[in-house]
Amino acid sequence: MDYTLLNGISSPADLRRLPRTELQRVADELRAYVLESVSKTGGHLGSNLGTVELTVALHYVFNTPEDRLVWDVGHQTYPHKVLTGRRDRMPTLRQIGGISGFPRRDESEYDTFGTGHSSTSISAAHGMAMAAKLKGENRKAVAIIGDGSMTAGMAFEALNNAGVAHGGLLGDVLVILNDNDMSISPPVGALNKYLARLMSGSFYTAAREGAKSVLKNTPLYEFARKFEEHTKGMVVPGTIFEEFGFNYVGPIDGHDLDTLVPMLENLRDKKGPQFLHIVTKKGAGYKLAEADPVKYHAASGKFDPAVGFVKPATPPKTTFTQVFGEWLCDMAEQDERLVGITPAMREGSGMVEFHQRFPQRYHDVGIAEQHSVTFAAGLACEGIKPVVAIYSTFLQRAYDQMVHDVAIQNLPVLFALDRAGLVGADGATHAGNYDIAFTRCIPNMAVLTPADENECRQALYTGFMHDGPVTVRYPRGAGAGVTPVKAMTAQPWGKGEVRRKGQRIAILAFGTLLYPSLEVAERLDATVANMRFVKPLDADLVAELARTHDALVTVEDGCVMGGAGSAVTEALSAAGISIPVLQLGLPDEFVEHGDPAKLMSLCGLDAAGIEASIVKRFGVKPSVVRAANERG
Ligand SMILES: Cc1ncc(C[n+]2csc(CCOP(=O)(O)OP(=O)(O)O)c2C)c(N)n1
Ligand SMILES: CC(=O)[C@@H](O)[C@H](O)COP(=O)(O)O
Ligand SMILES: [Mg+2]
Repeated sequence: MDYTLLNGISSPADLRRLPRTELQRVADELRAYVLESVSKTGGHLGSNLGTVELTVALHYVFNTPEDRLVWDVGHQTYPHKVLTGRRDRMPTLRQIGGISGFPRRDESEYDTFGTGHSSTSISAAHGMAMAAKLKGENRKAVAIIGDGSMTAGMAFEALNNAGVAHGGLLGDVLVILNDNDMSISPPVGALNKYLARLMSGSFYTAAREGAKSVLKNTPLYEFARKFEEHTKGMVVPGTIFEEFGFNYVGPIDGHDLDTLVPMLENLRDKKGPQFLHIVTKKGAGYKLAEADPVKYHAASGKFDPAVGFVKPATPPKTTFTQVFGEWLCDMAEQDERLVGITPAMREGSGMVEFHQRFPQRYHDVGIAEQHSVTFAAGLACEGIKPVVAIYSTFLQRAYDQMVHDVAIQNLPVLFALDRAGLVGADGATHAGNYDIAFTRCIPNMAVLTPADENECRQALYTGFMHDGPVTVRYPRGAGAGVTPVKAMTAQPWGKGEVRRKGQRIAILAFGTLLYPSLEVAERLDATVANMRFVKPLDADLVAELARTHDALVTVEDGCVMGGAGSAVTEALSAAGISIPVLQLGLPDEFVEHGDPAKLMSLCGLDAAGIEASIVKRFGVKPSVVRAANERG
């Protein structure tokens, strides 16, 4: 493909200089470019291909960046990045030092709001629209949100707020619902059914009074006018979005620029809250992605567009996610009270098989993390044993529910926390750095940090058997490669184990960093404990290691502040023990996107980094440790 038109576009102003008749060619080139680019870097695919025409139309019609575009989740912003001067940086996408896979305010003035987590766009755009009113500025704020992201309570909280005037001020916010009838998995829930009903009665809605002025000059207008003549006297019901105070228009074809552009032009000139419902196809223009949007949601690496995603020649190592998925099925077979819950992450959380085998005990609740936790609490009240499979980063959404609905009532809910620690290419928005810190301070909550695949299986079992709330955290990808033992055995509650006996320095490892710690210990002749539990912490083991060593080193793949190392220093302080402690973990800064192993190395959390930190703090030779101790 030659990119004749694209080559001439280094900003939306260049796009706006083109005649409207050229826009389809721009869209075709852009789609081809995005596919080519993602095939070389990996990254989100289906959503980007599906929003090409929308992106072209938005930048063509609106005066960006003066008018604000807020992209929900932001996984569909590659076409936007290309049109806003970042085409030359697309080969660096999601790599260290490269551009992000999501919008970033520090990356471009066209990225008006940073995203990554879903369902924030309407709130943010409403804030921007209200700010424009308060500052007397005449500009539009546009939220572009998918049908999956629309399922979150937060999106409805925003509609509820944006649809009415505040002190006489009503923001000029346009919400564009990009309905491709897909989340990452097939969509779920009543809203999806409602949108499907709107679709089936699409011309019916288009004929509505409120929509007519917006449709003027569009091909739909004449149709709507005629339709109305035929339906005179009929009571036309409003959409739910109109009940929220929005002027609803749609559904229209989101790939048809001849409809999209005049529609947006009309909406641009209208005051107050507007709602445009467009229909698109996830993966549009790339047959393989259209046929299997779940698979083509994202590419994990390079691929040949002519062939599509292929299985690697050598089977990849078993991931923690797979270990969880297998455990869940095994446990469900043993205990019919088990119910598995996911907030819209069936594939990512390893629950496809569980869904197939136990459909009545599988709940995809949509992108609704808060609800997922309180729903689990309700189930637990009735003697069901819920397992909430959730990414560490997305659990942040449901903190109050963990505290108020689960922990205060001491309900037996098992949280299977995937993507704990750094996740790599998705970067800071998706990193699971904080869960140890924010879960361990909740009374009644137990926090388990398995070190490898087998430990993960046994920890999940241990947590499931416990009569109270438990989190079991494990990282993205594979671990040390320890094949899980099929038999499930409860781990001694709140107990760690010494894995290597050495001298002077004791490394207390939490989670998968046990393995690099063991490597380091060989070189420094240190003791290594696999702590297993952050809470209840094995305070006896901590005291014993402090008594028999000159210094302690804590190692974890979570943030140092408030993390497992802090739990150790609190235990030492409570016992009145004074000993030098080096706390290693993730720094007090957001770690950006990139190769996860390289990022861990940059954070000093690979074997070389752990060793270097110990040597730096306590001296090269173990004997120097005592001197450091004496110095305090
Ligand atoms: C709070 C939150 N939960 C879960 C996710 C993971 N996630 C990313 S995209 C996505 C599906 C979004 O569906 P939709 O908004 O319809 O966009 P589409 O992928 O169809 O383009 C999900 C569940 C997320 N980013 N944020
Ligand atoms: C955009 C988003 O939130 C998801 O698509 C996320 O990128 C999935 O991450 P995993 O690849 O770790 O499942
Ligand atoms: Mg969707």
